[in-house]
Amino acid sequence: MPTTSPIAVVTGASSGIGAVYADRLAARGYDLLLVARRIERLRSLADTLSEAHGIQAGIIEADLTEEKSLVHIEELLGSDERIALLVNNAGNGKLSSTGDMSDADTASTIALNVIAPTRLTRAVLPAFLKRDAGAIINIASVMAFHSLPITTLYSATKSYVLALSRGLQGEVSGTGVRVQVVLPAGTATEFYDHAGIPLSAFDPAAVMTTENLVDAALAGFDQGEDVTLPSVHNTELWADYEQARAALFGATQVGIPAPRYLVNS
Ligand SMILES: NC(=O)C1=CN([C@@H]2O[C@H](COP(=O)(O)OP(=O)(O)OC[C@H]3O[C@@H](n4cnc5c(N)ncnc54)[C@H](OP(=O)(O)O)[C@@H]3O)[C@@H](O)[C@H]2O)C=CC1
Ligand SMILES: CC(=O)[C@H](N)C(=O)O
Repeated sequence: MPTTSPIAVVTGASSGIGAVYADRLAARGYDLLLVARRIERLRSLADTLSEAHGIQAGIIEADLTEEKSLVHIEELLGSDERIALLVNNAGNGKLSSTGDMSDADTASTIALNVIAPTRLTRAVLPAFLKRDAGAIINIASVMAFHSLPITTLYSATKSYVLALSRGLQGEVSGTGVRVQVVLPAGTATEFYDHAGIPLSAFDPAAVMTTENLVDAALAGFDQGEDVTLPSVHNTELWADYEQARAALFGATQVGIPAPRYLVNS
């Protein structure tokens, strides 16, 4: 039976963080559009959530690194007026140096972590702005502000997601549209099955459950946060970081080289 409930589109809903977002959003009364490649997993989740929460859940089999899939979802995002929330969650990352990473993995990580959320955001944003309502949740990572020799490319893609989100927050300021960026630290998901380093290699004390991660991220969303760091207890750390970043940027706006670089004058 057709409903008038708002729809949440969740990419990467077939496992991990995306699957828990799907569950929590269904519990909040959203109908769902679940996107990923593993269609059987999506079907099973959609059936479970429809039954448990009395919502409607559609599934889209899509490889978000492929043009055809992106175009299909872009068309939906731009045309279905019930779509009220986009969760750009699908992402991957091989943990290895850039030199050791294959060309295929390099291209896939950039396509999935950078191109896909950009394209889907650009597809949905005009409709949200027109309606003066809607929200985008972008799943970045704490690696957005930390690069290790084995996370170079992954960190670069997540820095992009953070910068994209921060810029978008400025663009939608004063409208009814929201953009939240979530920066998880290590979370117990299948991410590590594909990353080349197993989850068991990490300190269990530093790894969050997927449920805790998503519940905290949604609590941050409910509190109106633009940037949510679920594992950071001391909120002053982010405030200090932002203050230092803004001060550094301000200090660049002087138009003359710093004295230490005036070596020949
Ligand atoms: N786990 C962690 O420690 C952290 C994770 N994150 C981020 O969280 C997000 C979710 O990852 P997480 O839940 O941990 O990992 P999972 O591997 O459990 O989930 C990744 C999801 O992305 C989907 N996906 C992967 N490749 C594609 C593709 N080409 N096209 C469409 N969908 C795809 C997968 O579905 P399918 O294979 O069926 O296509 C799956 O649903 C990612 O952006 C990740 O970078 C951030 C910080 C920490
Ligand atoms: C690469 C990692 O360490 C992890 N997935 C994260 O994003 O923090």
